[in-house]
Amino acid sequence: MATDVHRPVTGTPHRADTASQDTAGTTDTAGSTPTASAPTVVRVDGLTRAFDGRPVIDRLQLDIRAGEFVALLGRSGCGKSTLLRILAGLDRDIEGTALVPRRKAVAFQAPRLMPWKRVWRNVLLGLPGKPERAVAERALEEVGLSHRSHAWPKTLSGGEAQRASLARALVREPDLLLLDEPFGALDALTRVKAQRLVDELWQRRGCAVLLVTHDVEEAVLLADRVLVMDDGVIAHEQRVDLPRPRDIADPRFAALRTGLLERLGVEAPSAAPAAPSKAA
Ligand SMILES: Nc1ncnc2c1ncn2[C@@H]1O[C@H](COP(=O)(O)OP(=O)(O)OP(=O)(O)O)[C@@H](O)[C@H]1O
Repeated sequence: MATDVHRPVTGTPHRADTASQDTAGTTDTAGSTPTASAPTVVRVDGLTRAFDGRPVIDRLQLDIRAGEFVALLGRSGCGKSTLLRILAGLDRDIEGTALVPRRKAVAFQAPRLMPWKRVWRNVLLGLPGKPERAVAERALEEVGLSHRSHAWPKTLSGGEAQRASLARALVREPDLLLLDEPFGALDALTRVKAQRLVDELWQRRGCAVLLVTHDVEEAVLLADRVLVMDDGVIAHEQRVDLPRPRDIADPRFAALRTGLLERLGVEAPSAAPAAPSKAA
């Protein structure tokens, strides 16, 4: 797998490296997830990003394995999107190193579709060469949007637009899929459907995923490993070894959710008090 190395712009800028750099991870702790022995596809070492002299990311370390689903939580403004943008190659003003696969794709909360291009053309946007429409159609079929292929973006519902954005990411055949709050603007029902879709796509495609989210439940529902970012570093990491599809009613699910909420400094809602007995 070809890789890109993001280094400081003053150092060796963004050069392509060979598959030999995809070494098996040595720094990650061994776990019982299926990906524990997979090679490392993302290796972040001593990564620092400052704005106006203030480091938002501060000597951060992170490894992600091939096929691993990682969710990134953290309070608003702690630097989650900044990290994702760096991994996507959209921000190179860094210190330290970020090694990422060459084949990567990103989907944001706003689907960012070009309004003057039909859906299928949006899906192919930015792909090298002259890809055939069939390439877009296959990806649209995968996300259940074939019937809207010829539509204009402004006629899509929020959930449809998000699926078009996912299709645009999938045609890149990514080894790493970066998702920045992709479900944040969706209503509750559409959000559940979109989460299921991402779960299915990930299981089918087998790519690594880094999902930035504010939603602890979503993180536990989808991820093999949940990271909590704070003070510019990964302050906490939680493996999720529950079988899929995950059941939010499972007490183990609830325990993980509560633990993560505590880590985030949010008090978990307490159980509703029992209804008074009529006999009393
Ligand atoms: N281009 C920029 N110039 C100056 N400051 C920036 C820039 N981009 C991000 N920041 C600052 O860096 C910090 C981290 O921003 P970032 O968007 O990464 O946070 P986040 O954790 O994704 O937040 P949220 O959860 O609210 O989306 C914030 O204080 C933000 O204001």
